[in-house]
Amino acid sequence: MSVLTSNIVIVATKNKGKVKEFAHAFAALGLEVRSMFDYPELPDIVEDGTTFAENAFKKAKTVADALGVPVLADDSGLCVDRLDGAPGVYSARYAGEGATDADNNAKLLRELSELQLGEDTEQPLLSTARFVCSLALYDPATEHIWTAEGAVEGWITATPSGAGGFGYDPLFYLPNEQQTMANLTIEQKQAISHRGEALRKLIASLQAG
Ligand SMILES: O=P(O)(O)OP(=O)(O)OP(=O)(O)OC[C@H]1O[C@@H](n2cnc3c(O)ncnc32)[C@H](O)[C@@H]1O
Ligand SMILES: [Mg+2]
Repeated sequence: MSVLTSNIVIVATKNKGKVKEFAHAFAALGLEVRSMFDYPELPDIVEDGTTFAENAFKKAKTVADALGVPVLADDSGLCVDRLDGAPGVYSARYAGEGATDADNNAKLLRELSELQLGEDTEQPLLSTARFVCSLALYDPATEHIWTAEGAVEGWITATPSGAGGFGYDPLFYLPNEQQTMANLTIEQKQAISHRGEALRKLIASLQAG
């Protein structure tokens, strides 16, 4: 992984849940993670792309250009089929600017339960859905960009469960595991998640040179 010349990986994120997952994954490679919390002087980045890939690139490039070193960024979200792919790239601010995970989860359940009014039976599983993660690593010295994407399929459950993970994890039911993403350990989540898949692909392409 010649692009990473030190044992530090800078991730352009202000999401503590992502920081924890990246720190865990990179520790296995002997690498230490720094995030935007370590660089408070950097300005906020406006995530105005129409795709996860566009936003990931913008976050990585903005921070890499400011710091002058390679930077990794993650743009991710939840796409719900019965909501035509929403909240998608708006996942972090689904319930409005500054929304908490609890606000966003409440809004998602509200939108899906409204769709169920008028239907005969109450279903515990409200819609098929997928988590998507786009990663971008940008090197300002060479202007080279490495990208990778991962996804995981599941269902939105009407009954939130679990205290692990972050964001929409308590609402994301995995049929194979028969539990929500928030009930998995960090290792289990990494093995099946959108972020875990994207990261394995990215690392493989960095190791390939
Ligand atoms: O942009 P940064 O600073 O990285 O942090 P963010 O939370 O704003 O991240 P995004 O813009 O990528 O928005 C993604 C949102 O999608 C949700 N999300 C992404 N990955 C998730 C995961 O693994 N589990 C649960 N929810 C997730 C969660 O609500 C995130 O806030
Ligand atoms: Mg964001």
